[in-house]
Amino acid sequence: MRYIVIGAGAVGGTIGARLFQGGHDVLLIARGAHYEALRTGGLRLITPHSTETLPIPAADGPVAPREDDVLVLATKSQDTIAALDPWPRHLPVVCAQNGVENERTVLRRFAQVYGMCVWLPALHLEPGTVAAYGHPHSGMFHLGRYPQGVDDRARQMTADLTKSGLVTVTTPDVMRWKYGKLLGNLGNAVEALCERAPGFEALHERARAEGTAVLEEAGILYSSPQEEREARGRKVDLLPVEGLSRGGSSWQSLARGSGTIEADYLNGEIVLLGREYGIPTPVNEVLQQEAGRFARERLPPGSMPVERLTALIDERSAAVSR
Ligand SMILES: NC(=O)C1=CN([C@@H]2O[C@H](COP(=O)(O)OP(=O)(O)OC[C@H]3O[C@@H](n4cnc5c(N)ncnc54)[C@H](OP(=O)(O)O)[C@@H]3O)[C@@H](O)[C@H]2O)C=CC1
Ligand SMILES: CC(C)(CO)C(=O)C(=O)O
Repeated sequence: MRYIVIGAGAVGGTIGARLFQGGHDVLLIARGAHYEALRTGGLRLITPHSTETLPIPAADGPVAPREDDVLVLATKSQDTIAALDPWPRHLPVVCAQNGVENERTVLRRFAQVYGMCVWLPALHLEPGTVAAYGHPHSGMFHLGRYPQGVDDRARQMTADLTKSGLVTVTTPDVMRWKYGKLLGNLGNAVEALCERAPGFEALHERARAEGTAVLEEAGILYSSPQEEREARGRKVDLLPVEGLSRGGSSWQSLARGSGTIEADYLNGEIVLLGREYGIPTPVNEVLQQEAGRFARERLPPGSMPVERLTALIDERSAAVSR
């Protein structure tokens, strides 16, 4: 199998690097300064144990397809359609992204779609470099066919990833894992806005409780935090890398001044479902709105006092209950 990783940032870069180190054919798709850095100097992968520069082939757009190609999509959710648009539609696509909307969006265009629930703490702040903080393995994945099931290709990818140091489990209900992870990722916006200041956990809990109520009302199955922790076990602990700052994927979007953020697909998913099922979602509405504003105005991550965010959420919640 040749793995074509579209969006070779924190997650895509780490997956591509690990598969390449595991002896697999990999092609990284990137753009701008990151592509130039990959083309001229290879990908620098920093882990708690080593820093290596890997000569992984890179391109800035579609290449002649091979029969054994698989597209691994690792862009943020808001970039899914544009990133896949130029690729031949007979190729299988694996969505290695947070959120629950990508698989459905891709299935509209590509017939063979796989979901991958990605637990992989990684960082991409400068062109040509990614850092992965997982220890002893970089990441833990659940992988299955979308909307459900398992097939030979899923089993083959699971074996390739696992042998490459990314512990992967094949699952017939991948979306259940992705909905469970979504509840965890409702804290991404809080972290992006306030960093992990005291008060972070309380706001994350409020966003999660609201998300849980919405999923329950919608009758959507989700994995529990305990299940997620047990699946991960001691396979992926977090080890800081000296000299590197650390923040989740949404924090990094603000740190890089990308101008967009994934909150519309994380907190926004709960808001959307809340509207569909008649459940108020003031906490996630404010998080979606403020994270979007920070991205558009290119404000630095962590620059909103947690008290200010809490006050905005309290005001919106009070207005809803009046
Ligand atoms: N970072 C993390 O620790 C984790 C992230 N995730 C999830 O994984 C997914 C990817 O996140 P992450 O790796 O952090 O994101 P990154 O922003 O680090 O990487 C995404 C990359 O995709 C590139 N890209 C976007 N559109 C295109 C395009 N049309 N063609 C080529 N390249 C493109 C971006 O380029 P550019 O910079 O120019 O926009 C960027 O380099 C998200 O869904 C995220 O929520 C899941 C677990 C952990
Ligand atoms: C919490 C984490 C790092 C887990 O993979 C993540 O999903 C993110 O940064 O978006």
